[in-house]
Order: sequence, then structure tokens, then C-alpha cells
Amino acid sequence: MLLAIDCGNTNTVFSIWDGTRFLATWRTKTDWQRTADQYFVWLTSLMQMQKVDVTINEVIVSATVPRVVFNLRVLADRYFNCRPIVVGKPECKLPTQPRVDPGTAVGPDRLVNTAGAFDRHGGNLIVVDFGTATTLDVVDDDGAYVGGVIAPGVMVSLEAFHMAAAALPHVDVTKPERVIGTNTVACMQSGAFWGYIGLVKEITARIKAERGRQMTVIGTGGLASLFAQGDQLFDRVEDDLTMHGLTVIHQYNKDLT
Ligand SMILES: Nc1ncnc2c1ncn2[C@@H]1O[C@H](COP(=O)(O)OP(=O)(O)OP(=O)(O)O)[C@@H](O)[C@H]1O
Ligand SMILES: CC(C)(CO)[C@@H](O)C(=O)NCCC(=O)O
Ligand SMILES: [K+]
Repeated sequence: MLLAIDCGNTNTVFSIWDGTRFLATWRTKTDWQRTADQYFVWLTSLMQMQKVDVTINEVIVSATVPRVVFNLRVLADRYFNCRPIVVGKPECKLPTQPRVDPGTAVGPDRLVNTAGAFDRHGGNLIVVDFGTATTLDVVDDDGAYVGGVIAPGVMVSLEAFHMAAAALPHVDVTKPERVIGTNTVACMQSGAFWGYIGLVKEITARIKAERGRQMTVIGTGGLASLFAQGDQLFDRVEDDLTMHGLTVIHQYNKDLT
């Protein structure tokens, strides 16, 4: 059974994949100091609670935080008796090589999103991922990652805003009733919500124009379904896209050996 681990700058998601479907998915805060033993205790207690009675013998990891990889390797080695595949490392092959400037270390999550989206939808895609950063990944017709856009994440900008301005509270993102806020929180929520709608609309339109073709836009990440309520931003919203991409890359590497 495969354990797929998607480690972002904020959260780390663990999913168990039985070859056909995800049996369970659990999320924890990303913390590079968490040890293999701690991961294992946490994971096994959740598995027991949800009666996921399987043996994990394969692990794939995507980590945007390089420092977490060490302890995840120890976890795989000590408790699951295997060497993990780590996306971005030379031993992990990708279905299609990215085409970017030499020396660019593309975030593994973006490579994984690319592989997952291409597997489901074929080429000419824009993947919009609302994580710690808001990223747009452009996928060519052959499935190659050919670049994109990195913007501050929604939570990052709201947190920075709260810290920088003495009179501004912390707010959660929601879809405001109206654009014109009549109190501070509503004003800030409107700025965050419609601001990001505008960002995604403008950038996807410009990407399509720059490439001179129609492209399918896929939204993923925790806030994608919220932003999908604001406008016709996406052709699809797929919350499990990154996890799906991990299973695609894992299968690809297995087939090579
Ligand atoms: N309505 C909401 N308001 C604020 N945050 C939300 C809301 N819905 C979901 N989220 C946040 O979205 C995030 C889940 O998205 P996702 O896993 O894609 O990103 P992340 O974990 O923050 O980033 P990364 O993958 O870079 O670590 C969670 O942090 C969750 O708190
Ligand atoms: C942009 C983030 C932080 C999004 O998770 C990650 O993909 C990353 O650290 N990327 C490295 C830079 C790049 O992708 O070009
Ligand atoms: K993510």
C-alpha cells in the first residue's frame, strides 16, 4: 500500500492509496522538527481510529520544505521498510521534463500538480493552487510544466496585512455579501475575496493570450472551492489534484523499474 505525502510550507497531507482509491487522508502542520517516531505514532493512531488496517510498503514524498525530507525518509525506512521516492530528486523520474530556465528549481508541488492534471485532462492546462502561495502552473500540450506565476497566498497576505496595520484585525476569507463593505471586517474580506478573483481572472486571461490558445483552468488547494463561488474562474475544481499527481508519478517510476 502506498503512503503519499504532500508537504507544503503550512500543512503536510498524508494519504493512503490502495491502487484505486484513497482510503484515508490526514493533515498536520508542517514542522521540520517532527521526528519519524512522532509521525508514526500520529499516523498509526489515526489508522486505528478509522480502521484503516493496511500495510504500508511504499512511500512517495513531495516537499516544498527541504528540511522535512530527512525525517520522512527515516519514517519510511524505519517503519515501512522502504526507500521513499522524493519528487525533485534525481532518482524520481517525471513523465515529462519541465521546460524552464536552466538552474530553476521548480517547486515539487507544481511538478506534481502538472503530472496529476495532465493525467486527467491532457495538455494545455492552467493549474491554480491556493496554498501558502497562490501558484499558476502552465502545462503544455505534451504535459510539460513550462512556467507560470507565483503570487502571495491568500492567508499569507491577510496575515501580513493584520501584522502591518495596527487597526486591522485578523479575518477569515469568505465570500462577502456585497463588494462594498460597511464595516472593517467586511471591507477586508471584500478586498481578499474579490482581489484574488481579479488576480486569477486577469492572470489566466493573460496566459491564454500569451499562448494564443484555449486552455483548461483547474483550481485546487483549500480555497479553490470558495473562489469558484465568485466567478467562472475554473473549468474544474479538484481538491485531490496534488495527491492524484503523487500517485501518477509513483506509478510512472514503478513502471520504469
Ligand atoms: N474559508 C477559509 N478561510 C480561511 N482558510 C481556509 C478556508 N478554507 C480552507 N482554508 C485553509 O486552506 C488551507 C488548505 O489549503 P491547502 O492545503 O491547499 O494549503 P496550505 O496547507 O495552507 O498550503 P501548503 O500546501 O502550501 O502548505 C488550510 O490552511 C485551511 O485553513
Ligand atoms: C511556490 C511554492 C512555495 C508553492 O508551494 C513552491 O512551489 C516553491 O517553493 N517553489 C519554488 C520556486 C518555483 O516553483 O519556481
Ligand atoms: K498544497
